[in-house]
Amino acid sequence: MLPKINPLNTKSWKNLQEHFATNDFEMRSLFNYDSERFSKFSIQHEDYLFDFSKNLIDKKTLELLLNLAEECKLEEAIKAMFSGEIINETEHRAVLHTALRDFSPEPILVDGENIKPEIKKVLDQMKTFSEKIISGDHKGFSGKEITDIVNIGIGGSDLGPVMVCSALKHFKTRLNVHFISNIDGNHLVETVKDLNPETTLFIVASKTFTTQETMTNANSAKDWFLKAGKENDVAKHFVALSTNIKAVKEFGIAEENIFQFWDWVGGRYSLWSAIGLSIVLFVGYENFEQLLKGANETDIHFKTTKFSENIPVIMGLLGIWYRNFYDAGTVAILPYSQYLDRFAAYLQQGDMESNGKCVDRNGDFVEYETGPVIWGEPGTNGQHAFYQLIHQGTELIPADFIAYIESCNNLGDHQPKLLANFFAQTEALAFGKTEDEVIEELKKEGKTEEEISKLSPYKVFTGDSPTNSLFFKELTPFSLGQLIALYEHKIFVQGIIWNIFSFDQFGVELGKVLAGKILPKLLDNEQVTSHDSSTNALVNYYKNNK
Ligand SMILES: O=P(O)(O)OC[C@H]1O[C@](O)(CO)[C@@H](O)[C@@H]1O
Repeated sequence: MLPKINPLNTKSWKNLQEHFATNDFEMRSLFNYDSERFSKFSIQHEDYLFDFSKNLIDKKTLELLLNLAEECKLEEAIKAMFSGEIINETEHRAVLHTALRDFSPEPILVDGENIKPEIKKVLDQMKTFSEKIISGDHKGFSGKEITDIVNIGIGGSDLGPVMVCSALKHFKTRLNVHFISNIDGNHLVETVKDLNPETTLFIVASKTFTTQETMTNANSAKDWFLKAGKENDVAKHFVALSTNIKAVKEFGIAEENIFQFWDWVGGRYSLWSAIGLSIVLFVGYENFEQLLKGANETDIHFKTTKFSENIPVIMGLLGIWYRNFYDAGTVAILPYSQYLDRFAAYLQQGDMESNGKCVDRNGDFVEYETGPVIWGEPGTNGQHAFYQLIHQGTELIPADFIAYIESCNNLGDHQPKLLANFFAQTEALAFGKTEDEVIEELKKEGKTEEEISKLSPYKVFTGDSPTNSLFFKELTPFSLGQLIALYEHKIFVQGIIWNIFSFDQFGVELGKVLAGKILPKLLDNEQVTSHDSSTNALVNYYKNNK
């Protein structure tokens, strides 16, 4: 059982409110006041640096936030998660994605059974299968080697593999990987357009094996395949990843082609499970194991390090500071690596499906803000799109910057130029440009007094936009595993403090149910009158004009 503490009733929350009301933090004065600020507010861990000095906090803020974590019994909650307690109470499940990457001999029990042997069995199955496909030993129905993998899944059965495969392109095997998620038929058509059914392997990835998008796409992919192959060739070209073995068999996929996982793996935390099969095929089993080991390194850090030096704990607490005291509604994720082009999209599900909740663990409506909107794009593209608003808009937008010292590809001076932008942006966001500096600059440009007074207000940057920097040595499967797990645990920390259940997702159900009710009405010629006037009109507009 998780603690059920309303954070508003803690002493630390009240202290933080008072601390917020009596301090007006400015980045310039924080840094001027303390020349040691960087060393006090940064952590060098393993091969990476976490710099959180460019935040609107002082020593006292951190102390109060750490007290809040203690008062909300974060330590007990971490223990409960790692030990397999039923912390997903609304679905009555343990939360053990961390067990999938734990290679230690210690048993982990669910309902009194050690789950480690089962995990190992599926990993071995993934290894053997991927080796057969990559080596070309496994042949398609016409005797040709498989060249292309198509993962059919959505949400957690898509976003994690998509993000990791994009991030680890540099480590690619000879296989190409594609993803179909959207029920919009254009996604499937455009994906299979240039593929050959003789050399294509489909992975149907669905925890429940009932998701409308995935089932529809899987059936259409099978139809596409059957234009070339026969029903008994399907076994060579379709495999499934699921917890619902019965439904997979009913779909027509043979038992030996099923890669199992378990209901203690949440969809958005499932890339470490059989859902990672497309990753294994794309980068090879050894690299997948490195990804798991990197995540496990973060797990050990998270569960054994005191909170004042614990990176995901500090990331989570800083998020609370901005969300609940500065009222910041969004968080930008800004990776300075093109390989992380899908990282923000992946975290949108990870964070927003986990912490987008308004009822607390006691069943009461929360009286404080919970999960923020997560968004972002890789730098430097974002700089030429939306950074204007972060620099000079009216919202405070905390941002995480992620970068790598080494590039996977040494191309001229691209990497120093990329990193110069990474350094410059956090500096500009923090310290801005004062009116005096602007006037000085305009004088140097030879502007008249009149021009200066007209222009200067527009050229001032207030600064004081908070950022974290995560600076890794290089992008490898191991460091990517470390990074993803940092965010998973940050999300966990925030869910505990907000006293919400982070591992269910009832909010996505209503739309699904209503779509199920509307669908049959789209297939006849009757005018629809049973909904509200807007929905009736939209449906009828479609029916009258199709
Ligand atoms: O893997 P499944 O069962 O097809 O579900 C896909 C996704 O749908 C959701 O249940 C809701 O969108 C996600 O949590 C999940 O990742």
